[in-house]
Amino acid sequence: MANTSPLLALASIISSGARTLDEAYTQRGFSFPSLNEPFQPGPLDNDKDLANTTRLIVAAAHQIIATVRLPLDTIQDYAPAVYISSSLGFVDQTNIADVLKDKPQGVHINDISAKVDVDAVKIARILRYLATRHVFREVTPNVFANNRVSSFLVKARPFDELKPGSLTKYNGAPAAAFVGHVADEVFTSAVHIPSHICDPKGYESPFNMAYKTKKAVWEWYEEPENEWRGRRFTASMKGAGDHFPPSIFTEGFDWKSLKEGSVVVDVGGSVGAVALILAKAFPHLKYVVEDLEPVALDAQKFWAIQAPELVSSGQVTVQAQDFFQPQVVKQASVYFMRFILHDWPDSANEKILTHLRAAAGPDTKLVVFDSIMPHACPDEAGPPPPPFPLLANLGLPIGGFLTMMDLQMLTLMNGQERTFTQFVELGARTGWKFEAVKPGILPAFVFLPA
Ligand SMILES: C[S@@+](CC[C@H](N)C(=O)[O-])C[C@H]1O[C@@H](n2cnc3c(N)ncnc32)[C@H](O)[C@@H]1O
Repeated sequence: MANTSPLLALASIISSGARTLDEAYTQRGFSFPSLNEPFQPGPLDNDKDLANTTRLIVAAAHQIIATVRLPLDTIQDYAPAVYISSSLGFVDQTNIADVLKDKPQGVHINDISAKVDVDAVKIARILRYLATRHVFREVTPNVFANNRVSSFLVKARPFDELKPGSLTKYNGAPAAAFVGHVADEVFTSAVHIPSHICDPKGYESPFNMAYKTKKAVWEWYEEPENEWRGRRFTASMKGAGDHFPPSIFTEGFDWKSLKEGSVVVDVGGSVGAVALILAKAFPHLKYVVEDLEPVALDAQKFWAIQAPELVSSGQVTVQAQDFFQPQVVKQASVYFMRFILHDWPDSANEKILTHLRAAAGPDTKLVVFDSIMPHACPDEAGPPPPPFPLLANLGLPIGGFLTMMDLQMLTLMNGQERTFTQFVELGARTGWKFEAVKPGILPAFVFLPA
């Protein structure tokens, strides 16, 4: 391999991967989906092997651009990436993807302007910036349509209900909710990352610095004027959850081994999306979904729609519980958490885990679903190396996502994605002994009382 040209090796990953995708679709009698058409669910969307091929192509394509392009051009592309967030934020705020919904022939900027009440020429400039980056399509001059990517910005509510500050605007539209969240409070806060690291001036996170508040982002969401942002965050978390196959949760721990009626607590569970998966797969267990009070109210509504029978039968309970206070459900069989520890710095996690440890019985297990941060270089403890010359963390599709999440955690809460060793050490400091980890796209750590 050492004698192979990295450029040719990258080109080969892309061309052989593209052939694999094309053949797989052709064999099924389909064409590979067009970027120009709005997204439609396809028969191979969830094919694991093809997902792996896609990741390799994306990693190689990103690396080949950095390899062949003049370095100055790469820097000049990256530094103004802020315009991606701000353009997406504008589109989200004005609901332009919703205006373009079901209009494959496209809509002229004057007609978009009449509908969303902002300057037509500025709409064109933003949409052209995005269309040049494959979000939206400029069909004819100044006429824009949704494409495969911008379809994900379309919300689920009728256009007339998408008013600013609406509490339901993002219901059922997790990708739009994520865009709105990132382009708003995350974007405003991320500007302060350098100051936070170099001179935090007593603020806990870039978010605290940006909004000049000592409140955690969750408490800030509880303020009446931010309630809609809190709802938006909850909608985006629901999407983050849907992204993962249920087997991660059903197979991450041996739930079948628990006795009939054993209590499983979803700590900081938001609406309880993971508990719902488990409750359907393991009806012999009882579930408690816990979160802060306003979120617990949302969770009650979620269960009333999704599975009212599980609540009325007592199999599922939804309750308010602050995880920085003593845990009210004592000696549960399992306390589990998804995407909680990465939200917080070590000092806060030590408090959360210590409260759970105090509530635990001798046979209680702690199950933590959280990502493991891989290094960008080869690492003996890491996963098997990808094909030469890809980065050990696979660059954009895996390392790119995890490092983005890491900075997202830093920005909002001074949280962090952790390495395997950091998880084990965190457990050890709070009375939890590491037992096992099930690797995968979202690893499951199992701990026992030490
Ligand atoms: C990143 S979300 C994860 C939600 C859920 N576990 C999931 O994976 O869908 C973090 C959750 O922690 C909750 N949270 C934040 N502070 C909390 C606290 N002090 N006590 C309980 N829950 C809290 C938030 O309301 C939010 O629902």
